[in-house]
Amino acid sequence: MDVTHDPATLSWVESANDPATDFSIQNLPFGRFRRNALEPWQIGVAIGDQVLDLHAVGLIDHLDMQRLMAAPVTERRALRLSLWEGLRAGSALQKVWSQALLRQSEVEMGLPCEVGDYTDFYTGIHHATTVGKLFRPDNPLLPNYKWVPIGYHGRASSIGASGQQFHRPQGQTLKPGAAVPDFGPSARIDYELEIGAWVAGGNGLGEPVAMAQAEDYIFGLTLLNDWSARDVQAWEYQPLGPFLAKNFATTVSPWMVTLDALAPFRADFERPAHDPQPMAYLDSAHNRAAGALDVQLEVWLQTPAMLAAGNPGQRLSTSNMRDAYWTLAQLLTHHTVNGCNLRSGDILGTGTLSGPAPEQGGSLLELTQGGKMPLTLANGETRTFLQDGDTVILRGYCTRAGVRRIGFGECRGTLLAAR
Ligand SMILES: O=C(O)/C=C/C(=O)CC(=O)CC(=O)O
Ligand SMILES: [Ca+2]
Ligand SMILES: [Mg+2]
Repeated sequence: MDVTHDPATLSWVESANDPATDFSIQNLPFGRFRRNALEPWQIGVAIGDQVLDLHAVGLIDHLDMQRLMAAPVTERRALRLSLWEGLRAGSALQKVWSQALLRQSEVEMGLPCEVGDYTDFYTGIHHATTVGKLFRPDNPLLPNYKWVPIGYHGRASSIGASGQQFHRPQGQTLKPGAAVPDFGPSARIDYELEIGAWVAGGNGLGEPVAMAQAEDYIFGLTLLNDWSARDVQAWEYQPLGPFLAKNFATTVSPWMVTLDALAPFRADFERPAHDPQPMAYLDSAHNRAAGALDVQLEVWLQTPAMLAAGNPGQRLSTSNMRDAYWTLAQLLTHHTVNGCNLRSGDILGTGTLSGPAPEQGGSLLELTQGGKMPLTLANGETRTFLQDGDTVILRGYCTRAGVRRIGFGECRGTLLAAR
C-alpha cells in the first residue's frame, strides 16, 4: 500500500478528517470549478468541504484539464503525491496553500473536463437479465453477453454536471395494444445508476491497448446517470439500439476519483466456473486478482413534496460496482481492440449497476417490474416512473477496515415538465 493510503495521515484542512467526509486526504479527486460565470473553469482538488486551486498553488501552469489528464501516469502519480504532501498535517506549505482554498459551497462545479466521445456499456448482468426479460420475455440475456462487452455509442453533447435540469422529452411511443405509434411527452422517464470512467491520454488510431496497460488510460471515475425514456426506448431500439431514448440528458458527478485513490478497494474478478472465461485479449492475471472495484452505490429520490417539507430525499436502492460482469480494463481494451482510438476526455459508462436482489435494481424499470408494481415512498407518495420536479441523487463511496473512507460526492439531476 502506498503512503497516500496510510489511514493515520490527517490533513491540516480540518473538515477532511471527519470520518464521514467523501474527501479525506486519501482521496484527492480532480474537478473544475469557478467562482462566477465570468471566470474560466479552474482545476481543483476536493479536500473535506474545500477545493484547492491547483493553478494558484503553482502545481500546474495552465487551466486545461485534458492536458493534465493526458500526462503520463508517472507524472499523474507524482502530482497526487505532491498534493498529499502539501495537504497533510504538519506540511510547511500550509500557510501558502491555505490562501488557495475555497469553500465548495461557494463555487460552481462544472463538467470535470470538455467531454469527448461517450460510450455506454451494459456490464450489469443483473440489470441486463431483468431488463432483457421485460423487453424480450423469451430471450432475456442474449448469447453474446458473456463473450463480448456489449455497448453503444452515446451522445456527449447532452452530458451535464451534477445539478443538471432537463425537460421531459417528447418522442414516439407505441401504446400497449395500439397498431400505430403516438407522439408526445414520454410517460416513462427513468434513471440509470452507473459509473463513468474518464479516459486519460488515449491511444493512436489503429493501436489497440492491451489489458496490461489499460488502466493507465483511465484518469478517474465519476457517478453517471443515464436518464432513459423507457417508452421511447421500447419502440425505437430495434435493430440499432438506444437512440433518442437516452441522448436527451446524462448527468455526471463533478469529481474524478483516481484509480490510485481507489487502489485499496480493489477486488478479485472471478467468473462462475460454468460461464465462458474471458478470451485471451480480455484476460490478465492482474485483472483476475484485482480487476474489480468495491464501490458501494446508492440512489436517492427527492420528490417536490419532500423538497417542500425539507426532506432531503429517500434512498431507493443500494448496489455495488463489484457485481459488474466486465472490469474497466476489459471495457477499455475491448473498445480499442479493433484499432478504435480513445482520446483524453472520452467517457465510458459501465451500464446500469444493479445487485443480485430485486430491491438492488439500479433503475425504476427494475424496481417497479416495468412499471407494474409502484413503489410506495415513506411519505405515502407512489412512483412507477419519475414525475415532473423529481430529483434523483446518486452517491458512491468505498469503505474497508483499516483504510480511510473515500467517496464520490453526489450526482444530482432534476426532471422538469415537458416544454
Ligand atoms: O435492449 C436492452 O436490453 C437494453 C438496453 C439498454 O437499456 C441500454 C443501456 O443503457 C444499458 C445499461 O445501462 O446497462
Ligand atoms: Ca445506460
Ligand atoms: Mg443518457
